[in-house]
Amino acid sequence: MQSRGHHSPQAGPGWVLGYPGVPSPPPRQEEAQAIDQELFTEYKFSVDQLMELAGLSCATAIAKAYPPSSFTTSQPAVLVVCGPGNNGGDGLVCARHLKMFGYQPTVYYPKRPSKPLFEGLTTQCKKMDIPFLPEFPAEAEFIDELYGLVVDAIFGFSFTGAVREPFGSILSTLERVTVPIASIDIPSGWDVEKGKADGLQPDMLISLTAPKKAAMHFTGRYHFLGGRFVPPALQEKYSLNLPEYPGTDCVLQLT
Ligand SMILES: NC(=O)C1=CN([C@@H]2O[C@H](COP(=O)(O)OP(=O)(O)OC[C@H]3O[C@@H](n4cnc5c(N)ncnc54)[C@H](O)[C@@H]3O)[C@@H](O)[C@H]2O)[C@H](O)CC1
Ligand SMILES: [K+]
Repeated sequence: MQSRGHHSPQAGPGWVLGYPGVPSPPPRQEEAQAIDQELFTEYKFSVDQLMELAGLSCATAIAKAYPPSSFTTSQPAVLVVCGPGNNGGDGLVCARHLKMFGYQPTVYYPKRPSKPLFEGLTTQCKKMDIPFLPEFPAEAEFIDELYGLVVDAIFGFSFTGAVREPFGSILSTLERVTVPIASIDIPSGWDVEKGKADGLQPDMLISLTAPKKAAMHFTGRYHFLGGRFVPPALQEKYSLNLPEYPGTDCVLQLT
């Protein structure tokens, strides 16, 4: 396994000194989108396939960092907040697997695309008795009382510009909750490359495929890598220099 914090100029990007676990230089926003597109167009994966693996990675990483026994709430209750794109789809898959793992997820999904993929994932969750909240709790304290963890599946690598409603209000509430937040791929509201110093500061980040540039600004306790589905030729083309996953695991803890 490649050692953390080691920079090897000959062996491609290597690792960023002082920020263990993040390949250097991590993919920029356009690169992350290009890798994603190439997986679909050249490598013939379907979105459903990759989303299933991404969401499973997220639930697995969460189960490693926050086992049900670590919850102080009466049940391992998790609020999963889903956005309008594929990051939101990852959240729905994650919620379904969390339920399988013994958690009590509740989903908030205010903007639902009318596409079979998202409709199917929503039905699957409902058939698993996962409740969908009709409204977002206005008070952060209410979230703190009811849930032991929040999963942020609002925006991923296609987020740009100023946050539009209803997500602006949702994010400002989430910035005030005190229970841990686990962000899928990128903390929502962050610039994909520069981060956001006064934005959401999650306790956990699950980077998918490869950590994005903004991951260098992550200061929470747990950084996991998931989405173990990038074929070696694609890893080489984009010099991803990904670390080795342990054994058959679908996630790797970076920090
Ligand atoms: N290859 C992989 O690693 C995989 C990653 N997956 C996940 O997909 C997201 C990226 O998904 P995408 O659909 O491209 O975009 P987003 O989910 O990030 O969001 C797009 C969505 O958000 C809206 N939007 C954009 N900016 C704003 C804004 N400022 N205010 C409000 N709304 C905004 C936009 O209109 C779209 O509706 C990646 O991060 C991973 O999480 C896949 O699961 C497959 C494999
Ligand atoms: K996110």
